[in-house]
Amino acid sequence: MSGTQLASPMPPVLSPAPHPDAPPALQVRGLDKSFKKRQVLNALDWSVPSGRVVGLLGRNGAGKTTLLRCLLGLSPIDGGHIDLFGEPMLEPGGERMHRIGFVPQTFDLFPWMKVRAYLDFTAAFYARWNPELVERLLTNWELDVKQKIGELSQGQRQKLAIVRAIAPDPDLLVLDEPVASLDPQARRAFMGELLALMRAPGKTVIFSTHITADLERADADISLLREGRIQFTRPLAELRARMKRVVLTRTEGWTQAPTVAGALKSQVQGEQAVLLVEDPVVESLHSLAANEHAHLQIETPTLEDLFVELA
Ligand SMILES: Nc1ncnc2c1ncn2[C@@H]1O[C@H](COP(=O)(O)OP(=O)(O)OP(=O)(O)O)[C@@H](O)[C@H]1O
Repeated sequence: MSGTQLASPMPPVLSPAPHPDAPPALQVRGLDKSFKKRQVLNALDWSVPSGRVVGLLGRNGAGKTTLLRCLLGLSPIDGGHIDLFGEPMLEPGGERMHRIGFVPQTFDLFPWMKVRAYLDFTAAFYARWNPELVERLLTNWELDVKQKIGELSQGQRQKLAIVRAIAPDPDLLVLDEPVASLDPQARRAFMGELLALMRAPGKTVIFSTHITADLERADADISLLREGRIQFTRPLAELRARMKRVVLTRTEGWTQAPTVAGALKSQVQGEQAVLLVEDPVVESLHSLAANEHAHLQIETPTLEDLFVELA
């Protein structure tokens, strides 16, 4: 593990401030969801203010896809309340769904259709549709409109799914692992473009991922899904500023990690006690190190390190 921060490959774009009276884009209270006896979401609460970009982070199987599908009415819920734009989400369809774009994890619909025909067909269902944007993205992302969807690679399909989701100019864009099939270079260019498009007043983006570099690029708020609940939602910069990795090293080693205020996790690795500490009090750590005859290092963990520790 390294204490160096990952350099941000592109300058973060600041979110425009939401209108003070705007309801949250999403408000979830007490959401329960089980598959047979397996409870995936457990009294989950989550609020996403309008105008934010939020990365939903969680391990494989944590329930990210399930949560996103429940939010959009694509999977029935067992209990709880979901409000979208300040009104209850009851079922998919209707006026409000015109304001929501969704990019599923896999896109395998209409394999026989050509890209152009598919987009024309889809446009007919929407009140708003931005043909100039569609043309620009098709060119930039090198999608051949004459190709059949079934003949596209996974990455190309994902791009098409995103074009289709953004073209109606949605106020809320929900993406389930949007760039999982793209190579790192394409991911970087793509996230930059996507976020530039959606960084507009009142536009909200929620995307699930376990690729932490994508969250760094997006300078997103991070929501961590674990044990069926959203454990926290915090701006990435705040997480970075507050969470420190504290390493205490001494030759005789440790039987157990010392007690440190704000420690969220601790472990002993040979001569080292390694702790993840929220808002560490630096003077107290120096005193502790002196008393224990230990060498003290305080590091800023990378987001990936944080994810490994917390998720
Ligand atoms: N249709 C289903 N029937 C039964 N179990 C399901 C179904 N869909 C999901 N699950 C279970 O719910 C849990 C959460 O799955 P989900 O796909 O939501 O996780 P995830 O966080 O999106 O995972 P990943 O990062 O691997 O995509 C898993 O244990 C999965 O097996």
